Amino acid sequence: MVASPTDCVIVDHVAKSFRRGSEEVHVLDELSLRVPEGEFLALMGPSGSGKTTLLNLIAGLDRPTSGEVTVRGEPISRLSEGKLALWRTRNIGFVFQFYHLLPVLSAYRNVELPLLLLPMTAAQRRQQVEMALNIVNLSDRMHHRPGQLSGGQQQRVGIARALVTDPALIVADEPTGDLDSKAAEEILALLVALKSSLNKTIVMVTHDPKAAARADRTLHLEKGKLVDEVYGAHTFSGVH
Ligand SMILES: Nc1ncnc2c1ncn2[C@@H]1O[C@H](COP(=O)(O)OP(=O)(O)OP(=O)(O)O)[C@@H](O)[C@H]1O
Repeated sequence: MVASPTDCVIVDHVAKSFRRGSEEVHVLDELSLRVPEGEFLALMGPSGSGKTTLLNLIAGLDRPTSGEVTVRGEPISRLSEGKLALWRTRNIGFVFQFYHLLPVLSAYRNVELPLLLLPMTAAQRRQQVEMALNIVNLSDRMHHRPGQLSGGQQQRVGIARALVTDPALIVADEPTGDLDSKAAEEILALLVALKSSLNKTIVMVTHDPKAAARADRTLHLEKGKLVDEVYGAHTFSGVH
């Protein structure tokens, strides 16, 4: 696949299988897609179709069995474990369904965590954390612990933590899956704002068609393959 300067992510003929006992489970099958810089992409599909597996490959949490994942020009599948871990910290923001916040730490300390892996002074960290909490509109709750916050607020802390290293790419696995519809709508509006105002590229796995409708584009996975994609009311086949 020929890279374009506007591609943030290129997934090129990626296959992924897992060994389960003596059985080989083929989860992704020769899958290719591109995500341009600044796109908000939704991935949908039935349970077990391979959405989280694909997201993990794009985020460098796992490696393909064959094929290549390139993010902002870096083919990540060949990086050593140590280099890949540092690459993830600098380049990817992670948002999870159940927030994954540490309950004993304040919102401020939770957001600061990814920065502790980078060579930064305390003053630089403070500036970044305050900026991220400001973006998600939680500056007034920075000293609260997760248990003192609503689900929607906890997810906003999760998004601040994803933003704090200023990554180009944010991956979100069911970010609204644990929220009521009002809180979900606020989180989706925030993701749209990150894309529009900060030009973040976002790849979001979701089961919720309302959440997918807020993305620029939705791709559907079935049994490890992409099927027709939907742009608004129009459906196109074959081009991902
Ligand atoms: N580490 C692993 N070892 C073995 N099998 C795995 C592993 N990770 C995923 N799988 C299998 O790969 C398939 C796809 O899983 P994946 O989590 O990507 O699906 P999904 O589309 O995200 O599903 P859901 O919507 O239920 O979260 C499943 O059959 C799962 O059991």
